[in-house]
Amino acid sequence: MTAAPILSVREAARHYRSGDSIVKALDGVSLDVNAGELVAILGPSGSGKSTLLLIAGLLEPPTEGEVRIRGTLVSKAGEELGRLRDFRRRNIGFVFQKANLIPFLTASENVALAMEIDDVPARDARRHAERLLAGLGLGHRAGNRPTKLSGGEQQRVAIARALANDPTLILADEPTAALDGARGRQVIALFRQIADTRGAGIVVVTHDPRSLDLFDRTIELTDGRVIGERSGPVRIPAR
Ligand SMILES: Nc1ncnc2c1ncn2[C@@H]1O[C@H](COP(=O)(O)OP(=O)(O)OP(=O)(O)O)[C@@H](O)[C@H]1O
Repeated sequence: MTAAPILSVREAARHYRSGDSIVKALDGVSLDVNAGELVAILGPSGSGKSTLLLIAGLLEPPTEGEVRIRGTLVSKAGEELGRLRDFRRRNIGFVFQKANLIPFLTASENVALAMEIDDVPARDARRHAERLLAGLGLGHRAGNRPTKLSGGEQQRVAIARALANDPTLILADEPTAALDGARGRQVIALFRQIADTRGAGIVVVTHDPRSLDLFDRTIELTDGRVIGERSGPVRIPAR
C-alpha cells in the first residue's frame, strides 16, 4: 500500500471580495507533497503563492476545495480552523521571510518556547533546542539574542523553531528573501537535508532561481492557477 501524501490540497480556491469585484487569489489549485519531498512554488507577485501556503498550513480555510494531511481531511470550504490550533502546532512548521524571533529571548529560548507551549518541560525543551541549534551549526550562538545574530543565523534559528515539534510538514514563505545568494542557498540546502533525513514534506515559496537545483519539483502559479509543473531537480547551466 502506498502511504498517503503528507499534504494533499485539492482544487483549492480562495476568493476575496474587494468592493464590487471578487479577487481570485487562488482559483482551483491541487498539490500533493510526499514524505521527503522538497517542492518550490514560483510565480509573480500576486499570483497566489502566500495564499496557497496559508491554506495548506491551515491558517485560512479555502473558499472551495479541501486539504488533507497524511490522508485525513482537516480543512474544507467554509469550516472554522480555530479547532486545529493544536494539530497545526504539532504537525506543521512555518518559516517566514523574516525570522520574527522574540528579541528579548536568546536563540535557544526562542526555540524552546515552541515546545514549552506544547507542555514540554522547560529543561527538556531547552536541551532539545540546543541540540537543534547545534545541528544547524549554531551551537555557539544558542545563548545569543537575535540582535547579536546575522540575518542568516536568525533564519536558521527560525528553522530550528519550526523543527522543534518535529513536524511532518514544513511550509516556508520566501525564507531566503532577506539573505544574500550564498546564505540563501545554505537555507535551501538545509531544507534539502531535513527532507532527506527526517522525511518531512517541505514547500518553499521562492523567487530565487539560484537554488532550484536542490528541489525535487517546482510548481509555477499565475493568477491563482498552476501554469507549470516540473519534476526532478532543475539543472542550472554553468555560465
Ligand atoms: N486578505 C485579502 N483580501 C483581499 N485580497 C487579498 C487578500 N490576500 C491576498 N489578496 C490578493 O490575492 C492575490 C494573491 O495574493 P498572494 O499574497 O497570495 O500572492 P503572492 O503570490 O504570495 O504575492 P507576493 O509574491 O507579492 O507575496 C493578490 O492579488 C492579493 O492582492
